[in-house]
Amino acid sequence: MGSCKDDHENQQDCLWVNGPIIVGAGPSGLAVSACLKENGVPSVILERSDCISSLWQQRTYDCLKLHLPKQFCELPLFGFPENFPKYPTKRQFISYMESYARHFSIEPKFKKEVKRAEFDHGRGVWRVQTQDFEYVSKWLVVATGENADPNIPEISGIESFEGPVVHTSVYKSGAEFKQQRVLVVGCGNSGMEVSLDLCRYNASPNIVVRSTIHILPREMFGLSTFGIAMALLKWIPLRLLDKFLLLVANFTLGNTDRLGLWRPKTGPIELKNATGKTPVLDVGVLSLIKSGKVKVMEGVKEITRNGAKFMDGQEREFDSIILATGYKSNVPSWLKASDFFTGEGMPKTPFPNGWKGENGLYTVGFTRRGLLGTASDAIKISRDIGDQWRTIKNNKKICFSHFPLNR
Ligand SMILES: Cc1cc2nc3c(=O)[nH]c(=O)nc-3n(C[C@H](O)[C@H](O)[C@H](O)COP(=O)(O)OP(=O)(O)OC[C@H]3O[C@@H](n4cnc5c(N)ncnc54)[C@H](O)[C@@H]3O)c2cc1C
Ligand SMILES: NC(=O)C1=CN([C@@H]2O[C@H](COP(=O)(O)OP(=O)(O)OC[C@H]3O[C@@H](n4cnc5c(N)ncnc54)[C@H](OP(=O)(O)O)[C@@H]3O)[C@@H](O)[C@H]2O)C=CC1
Ligand SMILES: O=C(O)C(=O)Cc1c[nH]c2ccccc12
Repeated sequence: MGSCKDDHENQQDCLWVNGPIIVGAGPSGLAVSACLKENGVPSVILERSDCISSLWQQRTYDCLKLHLPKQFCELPLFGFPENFPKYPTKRQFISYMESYARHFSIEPKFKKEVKRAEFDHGRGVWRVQTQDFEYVSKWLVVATGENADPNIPEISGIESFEGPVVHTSVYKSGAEFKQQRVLVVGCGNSGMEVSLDLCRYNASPNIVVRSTIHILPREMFGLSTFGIAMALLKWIPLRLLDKFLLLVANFTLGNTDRLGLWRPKTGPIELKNATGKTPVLDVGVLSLIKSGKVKVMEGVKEITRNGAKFMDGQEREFDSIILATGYKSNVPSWLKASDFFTGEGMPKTPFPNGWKGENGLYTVGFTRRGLLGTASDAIKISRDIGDQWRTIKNNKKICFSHFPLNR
């Protein structure tokens, strides 16, 4: 990394990066960095937190396990240890990420939050600003994730609630909610798994299900539902696959409509592909819903001082509220003057072409296809940049250590 400081006073220190700047040291940032290295391309990762894989280390609950089998959650070039179980725990996944970074000698720059990034058309470079430096490179890889920030919806009256209100990104375990009456808002995988965890601590969760939801068993016939879906998709059309999955789900789980969990009209995998909405993969909550230990409530109308009023007219008291309302991308807050992303911070170009923008802009981990999507993006990006890197090196057009950058 060379310095490109000029002689203007009061200007942020500016560093020329040899290779791409990667924003985010989660699985996506690490995977791109590793694949680039394999292609002979160095890179710099800027990470806002103080560790790799901060979502997993700092913003997930203790009982979390991968809900897809490990072979679908591996990053390129370096797999899980063989002794890991089929569904690794959060601790195991983190230790895998740490080994991955060690294996490829990846050393992100921690506590570097990217506040702004913009393409400088005049010089043909990306200018990327953190709190203390400006980093400059020909390439910018966005790896800040689909889950960068919690989604905190406005719910009428919530400010008047006197008990704790926490998002699932700060929920660690039901131990903090023993014996409590808890309102869980949101019924994705987080809301369902947190409700299950709360029951382990004799808490009484009420889960708010405001719209439709697909629940599938995590496994069918002893094989992972996801694995079966991936295999069958090679042979049968998507809609037929969904019909099959729903047939088996109805047979093994029963009719979930009767529990207040209404299924969408569109099938689970078609819906996932079209909108990114992940089906809930049941790891035990459904039997607690059936037994009444977890209560399903229609949408919340209003939160009160000590509870909630629901759309169906019921009113209940609660000790705590957990917002399992999902996450959002933060790209629009820092990536400027680029029309590659939607207002929600997702690439406008649909899968499988959303990994590459213009002027050396790349995105990894924004396909709504979990870690499998990350792995495929990382390979494509590293090949693409690797080709450019070799051409530049061969032509020796740029002297990397003395790039003039006066503003
Ligand atoms: C509870 C939970 C469970 C999941 N389980 C699975 C699963 O089993 N299988 C699966 O395939 N997927 C799963 N996912 C999806 C998840 O998105 C991926 O597992 C994975 O974490 C995505 O990696 P990523 O690197 O793209 O994003 P992240 O892991 O979110 O990493 C992004 C990194 O960017 C950093 N960052 C953000 N903004 C900035 C900024 N402005 N400047 C600098 N750094 C920044 C963040 O601090 C973070 O470290 C799960 C998600 C959640 C929330
Ligand atoms: N074991 C694992 O591997 C796990 C994986 N994950 C993954 O992490 C990602 C994030 O999951 P998750 O955190 O569950 O987020 P999701 O986005 O999947 O779910 C958010 C939920 O909150 C609901 N919601 C949002 N706003 C409101 C509101 N104002 N009032 C009521 N409900 C609301 C949504 O309802 P609606 O659908 O109507 O918008 C939805 O049910 C997913 O990809 C998921 O698969 C999560 C947990 C565990
Ligand atoms: O865990 C997630 O959020 C994922 O995105 C993994 C995933 C990708 N495709 C799916 C289809 C069904 C269930 C989970 C996934």
